[in-house]
Amino acid sequence: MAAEPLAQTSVSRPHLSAAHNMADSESKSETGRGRCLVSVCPWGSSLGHSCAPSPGGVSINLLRFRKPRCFPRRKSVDRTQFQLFHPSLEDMVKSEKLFCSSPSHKIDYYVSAERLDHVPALKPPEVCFIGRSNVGKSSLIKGLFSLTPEVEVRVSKTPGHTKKMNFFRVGRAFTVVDMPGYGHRAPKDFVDMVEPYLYTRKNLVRTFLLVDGSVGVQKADLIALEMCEEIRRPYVMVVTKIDKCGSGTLLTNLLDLQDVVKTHTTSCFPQPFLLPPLLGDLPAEMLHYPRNREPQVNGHCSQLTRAPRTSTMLGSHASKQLLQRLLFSNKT
Ligand SMILES: Nc1nc2c(ncn2[C@@H]2O[C@H](COP(=O)(O)OP(=O)(O)OP(=O)(O)O)[C@@H](O)[C@H]2O)c(=O)[nH]1
Ligand SMILES: [Mg+2]
Repeated sequence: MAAEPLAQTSVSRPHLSAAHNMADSESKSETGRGRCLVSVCPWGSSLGHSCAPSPGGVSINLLRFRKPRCFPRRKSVDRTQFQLFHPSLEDMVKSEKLFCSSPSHKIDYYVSAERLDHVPALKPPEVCFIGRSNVGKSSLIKGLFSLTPEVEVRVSKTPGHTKKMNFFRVGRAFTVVDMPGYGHRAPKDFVDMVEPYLYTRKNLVRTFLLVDGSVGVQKADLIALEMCEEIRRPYVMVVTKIDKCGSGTLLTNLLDLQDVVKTHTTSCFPQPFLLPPLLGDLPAEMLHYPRNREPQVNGHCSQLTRAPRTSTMLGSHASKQLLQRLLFSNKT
């Protein structure tokens, strides 16, 4: 699927019609499902959508989010409470322990569901991962569960691989939900599956919205972002595949993203998270931690002390510094 960089932070009709062309033939054939661009536009003015019917009102998976009228509105998120996320090594080791399975803290795959009413109510808080198909949602979750390889999370280079909402229990601490992607080869019932979950799931405490850093924020991402705003629960942007492009492209895409977050969001955590992480994001003590003093998690060496794979990801030191400044600019 061709990727189009975000030229402006606002979405105008030409953008939407360009996005229209990005849909694959499979999704274009689903005109009968009736969720067209027109039904997307009315639920957001904050991104400057100019609402007009698309030619022919063709329904496409890419833009098949719509405003559910019956879902309750929530209060805006108070972002003054948000602080820069810069955990200490101790905090990270503590959180890593959460992802180590033990008899008293079982991590397992729980259930897959095509509809919300197929999902039993679960008490623990839930976090879910949404984003375009192939952006890396399942890979991120697989990474989270890397200390419990018995928990199978399926990843594929073919877009549209995850077809259902997959629930993974992390003891009684929380539940992780891997969502199908929107856009290219999204499942037919994506809207009926994902939207009711996002709007009505009571114990959903955080949504992670993944964006492909090598292509930047796409129209479909803006629509998803606008939906997150509409839902008014805290959400976090995660930028994936930053290893797939040059530092110049990455900087441009991150600046665009930063701009969108600053100017068009009220519920989004101001700091985007990069994947794979940059060397510069890691605290110095992690990089020079003496091998014989590696923190132990259930008797194993902590992953946190392994040499970062991405040390040369951004060619020059200057780019790294610029990125750091850019990402932490909300500090000053
Ligand atoms: N280079 C690179 N590849 C990645 C990264 N994250 C994921 N991938 C690859 O991207 C492809 C898609 O990953 P998935 O995790 O299956 O993507 P998804 O978002 O779950 O996709 P759907 O289930 O189709 O919605 C796989 O081939 C991954 O190996 C990344 O950060 N960098
Ligand atoms: Mg997936």
